[in-house]
Amino acid sequence: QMALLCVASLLLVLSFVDAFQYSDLALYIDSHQEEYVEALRDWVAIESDSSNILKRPDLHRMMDVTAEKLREMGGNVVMVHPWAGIQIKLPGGQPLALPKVVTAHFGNDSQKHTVCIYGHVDVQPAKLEDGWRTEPYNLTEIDGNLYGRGASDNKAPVLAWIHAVEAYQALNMELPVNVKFVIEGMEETGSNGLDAMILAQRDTFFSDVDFIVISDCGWLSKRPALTYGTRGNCYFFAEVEGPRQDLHSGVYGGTVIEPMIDLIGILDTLISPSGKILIPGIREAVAPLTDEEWKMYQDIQFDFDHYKSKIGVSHLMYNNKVDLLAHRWRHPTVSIHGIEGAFSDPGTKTVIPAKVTAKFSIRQVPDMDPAVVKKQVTDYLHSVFAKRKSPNKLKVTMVIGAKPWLADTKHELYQAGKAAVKRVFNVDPDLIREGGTIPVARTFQDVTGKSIIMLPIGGFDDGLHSQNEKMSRYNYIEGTKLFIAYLHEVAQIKKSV
Ligand SMILES: C[C@H](N)C(=O)N[C@@H](Cc1c[nH]cn1)C(=O)O
Repeated sequence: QMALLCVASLLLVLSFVDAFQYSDLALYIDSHQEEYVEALRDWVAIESDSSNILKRPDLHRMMDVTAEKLREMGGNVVMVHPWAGIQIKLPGGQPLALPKVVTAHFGNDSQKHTVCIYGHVDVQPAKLEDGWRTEPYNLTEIDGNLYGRGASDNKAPVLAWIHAVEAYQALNMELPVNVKFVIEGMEETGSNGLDAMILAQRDTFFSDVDFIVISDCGWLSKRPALTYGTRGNCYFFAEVEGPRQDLHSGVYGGTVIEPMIDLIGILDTLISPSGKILIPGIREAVAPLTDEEWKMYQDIQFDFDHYKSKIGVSHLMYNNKVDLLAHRWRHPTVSIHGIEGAFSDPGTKTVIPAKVTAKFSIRQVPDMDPAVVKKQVTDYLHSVFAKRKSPNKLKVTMVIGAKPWLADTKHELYQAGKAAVKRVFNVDPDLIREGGTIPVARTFQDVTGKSIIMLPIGGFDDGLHSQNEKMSRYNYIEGTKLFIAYLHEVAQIKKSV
């Protein structure tokens, strides 16, 4: 009885010490939040748009700033050259360098787990004239929301992880796990070169990594969430080339077979108005929805009307929660993004473009395989094009082939996630999937063999990739606390010998 009493008191003392440490850390975070907002302001100010070659110097600077920050904190930082693969050349002929990947290491205690945090600091393009209410690269706080390109995707989450480590350091508290960082600058264009870098470092940097944590996604509602799946993405260019040069539509219209009309014609055969993908073989590859999934989706909190009003539409493709979530997370979709060479300025230019290139992507889900999808799409478009008997030339290229990722929610990483969310927000998290793509997630899993969790801190209405992207101050600051709590919870996972 005495022994039992001793164990019970020890447990009580331990839980007190633990709670005490968390509240110290949380207090530290609260009292440093202005600094964190300033740090985010500095990062957002760097136009690290990876899709724009003219912004490449800014992207390199962003990587340097990230490395410098981790170095100042005492991290063992190495900037790694990703493998370039196909070398992109600038108009002058000089090669366009990929940004270096920042790797860093804090702690080297073999008794502790090693957690690798992955994030990215490149962003999607943004211009005020796209319809932003504030300058996209000037972080602006309105009603507790921090507006700026990259605020949520993915600069604040990366900074929040950095602040979490900094808080332990500032309070002279030992980090409960060893922490490694892999921060890249090409995520928004498909993580070029990163797969090869991970493969090359599998037996060095990644050899002692136990778990990988990614915070590059958002919640589904106001309730915090843990993410266990992402869709992949196959991104295509379809180029139709005809006359030697652009032509006057009055002079030549009606006599030439227009590349744009061919292109629109074949694009229209990709997907039906009700969202049915028409490319043979794609729908057949989709893993069927299980009863367990159906049940999980039923239990998720989701406000249909808010979803519609937030994006400004009156109707959606599906009118029940399960179908809607399933089509957002675990079914493929075709999106047409743009046509290069097409006239898109204001005004009424009357030209027939000589060469037009459509950009479209197909989000991937289990059990689709990008290599198979590449062939299916290429063969299909060529067969549809052949039926038009056009003299123009069609070229189809797949420029991104990112696989989907799916985790086992029964893994201890998810139990740790639930405990951390409970501690910080006092609720149970939703278990959700992400419709977007984190190209490297599947590579991490396949190459390192380690388990991954996605621990989002972004809000459901952050407007990623869109006008007026934002991160709420609440999510940024409470998210930093969540990461602190998560490191503690992961440390409790029994270390296998
Ligand atoms: C989910 C993540 N924050 C994200 O937005 N990823 C991009 C990555 C991508 C995919 N194809 C090209 N880039 C996305 O899902 O669009």
